[in-house]
Amino acid sequence: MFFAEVIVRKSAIASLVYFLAMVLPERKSDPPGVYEKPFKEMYDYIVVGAGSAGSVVATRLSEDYDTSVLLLEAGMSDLEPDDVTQIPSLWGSLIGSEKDWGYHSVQQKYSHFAYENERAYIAQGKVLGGSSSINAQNIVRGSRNNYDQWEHEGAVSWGYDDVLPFFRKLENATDTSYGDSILRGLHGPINIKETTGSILQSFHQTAAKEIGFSTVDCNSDDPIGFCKNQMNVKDGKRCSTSTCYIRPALERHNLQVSLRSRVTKVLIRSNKAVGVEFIKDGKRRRIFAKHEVILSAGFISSAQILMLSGIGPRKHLQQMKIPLKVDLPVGQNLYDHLLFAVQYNITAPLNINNKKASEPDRILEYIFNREGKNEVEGIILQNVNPLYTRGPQIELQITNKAYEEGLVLDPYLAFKKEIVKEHLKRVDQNSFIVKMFLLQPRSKGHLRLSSKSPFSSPFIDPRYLSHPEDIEDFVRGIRLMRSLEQTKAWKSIGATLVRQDVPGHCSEKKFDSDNYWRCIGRHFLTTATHFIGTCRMGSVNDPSVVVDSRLRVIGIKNLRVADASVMRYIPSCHTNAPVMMIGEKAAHMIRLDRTHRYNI
Ligand SMILES: Cc1cc2nc3c(=O)[nH]c(=O)nc-3n(C[C@H](O)[C@H](O)[C@H](O)COP(=O)(O)OP(=O)(O)OC[C@H]3O[C@@H](n4cnc5c(N)ncnc54)[C@H](O)[C@@H]3O)c2cc1C
Repeated sequence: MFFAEVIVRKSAIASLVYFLAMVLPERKSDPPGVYEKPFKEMYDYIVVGAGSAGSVVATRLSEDYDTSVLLLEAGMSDLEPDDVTQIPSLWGSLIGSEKDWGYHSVQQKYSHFAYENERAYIAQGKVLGGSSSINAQNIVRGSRNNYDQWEHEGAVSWGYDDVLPFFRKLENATDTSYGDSILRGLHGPINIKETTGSILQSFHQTAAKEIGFSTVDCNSDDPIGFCKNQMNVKDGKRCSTSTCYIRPALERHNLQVSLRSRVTKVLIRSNKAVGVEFIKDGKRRRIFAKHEVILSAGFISSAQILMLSGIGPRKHLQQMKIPLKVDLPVGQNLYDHLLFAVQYNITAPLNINNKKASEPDRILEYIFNREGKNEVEGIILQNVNPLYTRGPQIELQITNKAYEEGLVLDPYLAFKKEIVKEHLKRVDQNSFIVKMFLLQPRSKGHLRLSSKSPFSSPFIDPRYLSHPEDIEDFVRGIRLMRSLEQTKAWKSIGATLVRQDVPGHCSEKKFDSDNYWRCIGRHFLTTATHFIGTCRMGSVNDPSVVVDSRLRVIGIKNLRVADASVMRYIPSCHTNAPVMMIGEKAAHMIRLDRTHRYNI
């Protein structure tokens, strides 16, 4: 992206911060040629996709100096042609950029009525670090029950006590108030920073206390309560799996990272994975794996690559005229969190908006101290529905930022144009966004190939709100959020909900009735881009499963999947930390299996 384009795409603040960041001497770039080493014919391991999980797997496997690892990534470096990925608050400007695959769901039947073409925009990182290089950097692990449920249903050794050591291994939580907790890690590559806290944030905290919530560590095993946002940020910059795992390992002689290398299928002989086929610089290549191929291409591509390789539902592959190798339910069990973003106007000028953030002292504060408004502040408040105890059910992320044109949520929240126009009229300069996440959706979707070509986007159908209980969760979430309006803290700043209904979109309903909110939910809820489940793990006797508990594809030797797609259910949290945990645990299992300490 060239500078002029950046100016057009981003808000005034973003452009200014970008410009100043670019002229600072400490700007990082990769050593020339580091991604262009000549290929060998064979490596011990080939990892497909350098995202949240794949970068972790490749980094850990290459810690064994006698093990050769090839990491193939379809996207570019996160530092090229600019390093906007490094500035935490500019994540929104990466959505829709060349570092985003930019998928869409199919038209939704039960939701998205306020969105263009009634479909969800699905951002996914196409860059070193994958979605960890473009995401919003919130770090939340989920609760004990989330993982205990995986184990209870047959995912052996994925209970909370089994996954905890890997959560601890990946993080360094010294920049938080919880460094002395036995649940937290202090020596891992991912630096976790607790946001510093603004005056507005302190009003949110007081309001949360008034409605009966206590401060907790949102990354503990029982995270009901509220906390300051924790983010994967180091020295004011994004700490992705690219910057904090792969880049420090790039000089290893036994690790080769190849960018712009798009894997099209796994090479399988006699039901054994022997290598991969991929396209780089317009040339089709084949490279072989002595031990294993590990697919970490994310919930869309890992499923797509498996199906293109003949591993998938029999009927679907027959329709696609792809010769079947193993009949497995690839692409099923797709789950995602739903997100509702709403605005509160306030009477006091306590929030950040574009104008305030453009003030020179604030920009210099970030440039020189790597602190301040360029980290996303806010608190996270998590609640549970007592009827349903898989884990926290509602998350309110209460920020200090106003929704304005050019702010982070476009095109993520691609409402129909007339709706955006109307909403912008209602929003004051002094305002803040609340994001509500529905953390335990029951609606289940699926993903299917649209053609035999590896370059065609699959059909992605999350079937949002197809389960009737999900919309009731939303109404419960609204009641929780609106109870904050009754607190002294929010009253003292005049927090007033900005209504979203417009003619044709719920304005005919009686305001604040349950039916009004059900309507608003079906029109305005959208993806939180926390997709999981298309290559589900579990017991080999479970017909919904694609990989076993050691992440091995059932019926094919030497092939594993390690990324968001293997999760059984979606945990009650943002998914980046759980995916990195999966990367850590996968690498651990692969290394152990190789030394035959397990009976496999
Ligand atoms: C916009 C956005 C905001 C988010 N915000 C947060 C947040 O604040 N906190 C949080 O916890 N989670 C967040 N998430 C979710 C989280 O980032 C993801 O769940 C997680 O990164 C998924 O990891 P993964 O390894 O499964 O896939 P990815 O990280 O997406 O990695 C897949 C990699 O494979 C590559 N690839 C794909 N196909 C091929 C191919 N054919 N050949 C070679 N390479 C290929 C991709 O380019 C990519 O680099 C967000 C996600 C998005 C998109």
